[in-house]
Amino acid sequence: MITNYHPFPVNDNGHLEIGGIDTVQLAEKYGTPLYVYDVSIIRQNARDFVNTFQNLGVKAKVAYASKAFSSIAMLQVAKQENLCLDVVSEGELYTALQAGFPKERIHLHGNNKSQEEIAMAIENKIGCIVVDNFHDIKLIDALTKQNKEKIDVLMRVTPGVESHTHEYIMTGNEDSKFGFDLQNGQAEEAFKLIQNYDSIQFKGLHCHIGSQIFETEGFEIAVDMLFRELEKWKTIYNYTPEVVNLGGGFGIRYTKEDKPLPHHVYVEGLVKSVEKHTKALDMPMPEIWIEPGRAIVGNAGISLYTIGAMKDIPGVRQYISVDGGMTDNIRPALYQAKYEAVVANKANVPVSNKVSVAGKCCESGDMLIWDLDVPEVDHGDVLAVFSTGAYGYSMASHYNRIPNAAVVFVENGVDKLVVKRETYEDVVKNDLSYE
Ligand SMILES: Cc1ncc(COP(=O)(O)O)c(C=O)c1O
Ligand SMILES: N[C@@H](CCCC[NH3+])C(=O)O
Repeated sequence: MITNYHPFPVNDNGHLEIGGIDTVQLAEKYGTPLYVYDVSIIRQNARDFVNTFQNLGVKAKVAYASKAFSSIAMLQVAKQENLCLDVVSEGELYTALQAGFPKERIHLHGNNKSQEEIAMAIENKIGCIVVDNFHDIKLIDALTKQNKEKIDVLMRVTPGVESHTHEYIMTGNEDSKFGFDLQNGQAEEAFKLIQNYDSIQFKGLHCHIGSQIFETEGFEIAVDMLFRELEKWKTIYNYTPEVVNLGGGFGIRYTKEDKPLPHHVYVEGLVKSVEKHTKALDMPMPEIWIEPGRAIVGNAGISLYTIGAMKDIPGVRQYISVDGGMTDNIRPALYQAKYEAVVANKANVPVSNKVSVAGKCCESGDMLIWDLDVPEVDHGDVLAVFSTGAYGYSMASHYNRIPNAAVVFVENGVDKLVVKRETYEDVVKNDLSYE
């Protein structure tokens, strides 16, 4: 076992295993770089959230934020686990439809939804649209005027909470591109506007304060802010929400510095805060919806690379380069994100060296890990980076015309290719000649 948090055993050959399969064999069979997910961990994460609500007897929806990792196979697993689905674009919605995801369990987000996106959502009768701005409301009204059936809508608001996370992944603060502002009266204005539209069924409020959050305090403050507004709406408009959606953002462990709470603790914190307010205001308990992305897939995924060139700068550092990098994991370059890793074919060999792991892109910032402890490494060794299941594949790019890596699912000793590795033909497939 590597650690409690990276629950991947080492087999008799000294190789790291995932889901009962030797990672070195996976690297040989499918090539590298390779994303590998242990599906049983995805299922366990989903069940932790769903079961906690059930055990507390609270009506809830757990929507998987598919931006973290969207593919047909992944959305089929989400469907099997009875999750709902958060999509933020036509592409994510299209993937969900291709996966046969139940349409009524899909929720559409986005701070700049196009007319086509909203039309696609309405035509497919998805479960709900989360309106983010006045433009959304106008588009929905224009597209649903003739409809007999109402479309369920939540309103995303920015509660003015600054979560303790990287600036780029903080979203619930006042100066944010997302949602209606609670403080300056925008949310109330939107609420009044929506009441005029017969085709819109207003279900309640949504907020998302940020991502990779390790405490419940930020969520509790957000709930306080929502209910401060809801108290006003109850008094003035006699309104009580059917749904309160508190978004995602539940943190995971990338390195030993990260101390996430168990999933049930986040859920219990949210439920307690909402209960406190509904009791005080004598309101019925609304359904609580959440949207975890990273906490469903993050720790279930690892990335396998082959080690190639090495550069030793005596007294400075030793670089080892791998056959992927910022094209399959932009997070270190974008957020200075940190990861842990092991040499998968030498998983039991004591560490003796410090190296820094470089990607292969023509960019000095293309570094995956600084100062990693490893045993003696050779060209051809396989490096396994942990906790790469969220925002890796989904944020991949073709920089330097590098094809996207493949994705393999493993579960109970069986491996299955679920996203094919791109070919060079794929890379040039939309290029047209100018000759
Ligand atoms: C509206 C919304 N919901 C859910 C998520 C998922 O966040 P996470 O992957 O941190 O759970 C995000 C991304 O931060 C988001 O913007
Ligand atoms: N993509 C980001 C987080 C943003 C999530 C979406 N609002 C990450 O890798 O951490």
